[in-house]
Amino acid sequence: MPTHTTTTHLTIAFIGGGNMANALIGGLIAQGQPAAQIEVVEPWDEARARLLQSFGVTAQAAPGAALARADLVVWAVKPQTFRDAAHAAAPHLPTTALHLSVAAGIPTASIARWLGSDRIVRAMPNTPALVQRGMTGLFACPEVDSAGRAQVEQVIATTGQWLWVEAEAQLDAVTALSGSGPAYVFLFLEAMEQAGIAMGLPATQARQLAVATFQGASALAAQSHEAPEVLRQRVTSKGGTTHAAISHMQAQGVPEHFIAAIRAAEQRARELAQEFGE
Ligand SMILES: NC(=O)C1=CN([C@@H]2O[C@H](COP(=O)(O)OP(=O)(O)OC[C@H]3O[C@@H](n4cnc5c(N)ncnc54)[C@H](OP(=O)(O)O)[C@@H]3O)[C@@H](O)[C@H]2O)C=CC1
Ligand SMILES: O=C(O)[C@@H]1CCC=N1
Repeated sequence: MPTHTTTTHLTIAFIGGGNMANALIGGLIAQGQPAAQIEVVEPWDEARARLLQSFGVTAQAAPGAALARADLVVWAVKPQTFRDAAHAAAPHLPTTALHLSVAAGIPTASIARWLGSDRIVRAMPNTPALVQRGMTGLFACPEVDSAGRAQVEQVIATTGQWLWVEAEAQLDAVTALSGSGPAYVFLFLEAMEQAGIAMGLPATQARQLAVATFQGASALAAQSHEAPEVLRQRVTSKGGTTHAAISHMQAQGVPEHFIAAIRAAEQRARELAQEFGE
């Protein structure tokens, strides 16, 4: 899968100019998308100021006539505010626009009902998109043709890798694995740093050791043909230090708890659909 490509400068409207919109806009600008061909609706003054300062993008506080030229509309609002945002923006959007939602949980059926359009792709990106190392899961409604999929890929490619899932329900699994996943990694990094400090290392060294270990192990797993289980066994010398740590984790049920935690995220994605998809 390629990790970047050349954009053909669609006019892209973002509804919501928060964290995820900033990650996508940053990637687009870095790949040559003109700021003048990005429209943003963002009610929060400070967020609009950040977009102008970071990317030279002038955002509007409310939907208006500028949205009429959008080829692609990226929905980057919270699931809780999606329906209200859709009702406010829909009258200003061209009926021909392709819609790309990054909202967790909210199904295409709800979005289609709110917008009166079936040309919808759902994406579940993650925050490493900010450094062009993102991972995104994509699902397209049957009404989206190959040209529409290619337009979405042009945008998502500016943030890193992507894959398409066959069934919309699988996006909840993507959300739980890679959408929320960076937070799991950061939690592990926090714990490793704390352990390093407790064992007498300076905080900066503890963090460097932890972050470099995640980077190196991830790179090894990405390049290796072996399963993570085999790579783990190669680190685990008989009667050695790794065995002591892994045995402790297994005795405490860490793998089972970790899997249960990810399933809780998947369940929350389903709940978001029920709570905010009506
Ligand atoms: N953060 C992440 O790691 C990921 C997030 N997502 C999804 O991305 C979406 C956005 O998340 P995130 O960027 O973190 O959230 P943010 O809160 O950072 O951004 C959402 C922005 O939308 C603004 N907003 C609220 N109402 C409207 C409206 N009616 N019209 C336009 N803008 C509005 C909010 O303003 P205000 O604060 O004033 O309400 C806020 O600035 C969510 O649906 C989330 O599920 C997906 C993958 C990863
Ligand atoms: O926590 C959330 O709901 C969003 C979706 C995935 C990452 N952040």
